[in-house]
Amino acid sequence: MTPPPGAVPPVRHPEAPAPGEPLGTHYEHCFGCGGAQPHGLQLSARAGAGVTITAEFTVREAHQGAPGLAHGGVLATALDETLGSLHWLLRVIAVTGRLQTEFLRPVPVGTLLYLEAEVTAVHRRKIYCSATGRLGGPDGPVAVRADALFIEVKVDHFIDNGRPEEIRAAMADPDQVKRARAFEVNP
Ligand SMILES: CCCCCCCC/C=C\CCCCCCCC(=O)SCCNC(=O)CCNC(=O)[C@H](O)C(C)(C)COP(=O)(O)OP(=O)(O)OC[C@H]1O[C@@H](n2cnc3c(N)ncnc32)[C@H](O)[C@@H]1OP(=O)(O)O
Repeated sequence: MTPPPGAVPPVRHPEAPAPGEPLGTHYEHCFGCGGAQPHGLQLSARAGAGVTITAEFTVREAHQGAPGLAHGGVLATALDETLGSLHWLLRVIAVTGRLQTEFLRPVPVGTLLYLEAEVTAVHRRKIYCSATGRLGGPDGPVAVRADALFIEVKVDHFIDNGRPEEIRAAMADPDQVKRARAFEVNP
């Protein structure tokens, strides 16, 4: 998880969403951020300054592991999704290669988890980043944190590997195609 020698600081893309701007979903059926997943996290992220993101996710009953507490895997999903959203600011498509999580405090159902993430370094296709999740809001105690390594991919990664039904549907949706291709035609 430590960037190798030769890693460079991340560069915010000139056409990245402005600080404070909501990012919207990258795919309606995404378990992390999609609106079409009733039990999904429906996490909403906003661009921050530099190559940073903030996001919010409210823990619901469907997200329990122990009675009244969020499942650790769901919290890891919230961290993964927030870290994944950072790539809007670099305007590259990237997938998680490694995700190292720390669970510092239990997170009760009903909690708003306030997440912050930043890209720390880039080395060729490797993007190093970290995130924290706080209870209740930006001043709350840190409950979860993660360090991650994302790997840049082209849109063909999804076309070649996704189940054909969903890929066909995504390719038939002009908004989805626009969202995906924008990353490649405006490097
Ligand atoms: C029109 C159609 C519609 C499409 C619409 C799509 C829109 C989508 C938009 C946005 C989507 C974002 C979704 C976010 C969701 C949240 C994030 C997730 O949960 S993502 C899911 C979980 N992750 C995976 O499923 C990855 C599975 N793994 C792989 O597919 C491969 O292993 C992959 C692509 C990660 C790497 O494979 P290689 O063959 O391309 O590349 P190699 O050559 O192996 O690696 C490149 C460099 O990275 C290092 N590397 C790769 N994997 C590593 C790892 N796990 N740990 C450490 N280093 C790793 C290698 O050592 C190499 O480094 P050196 O350049 O030589 O220094």
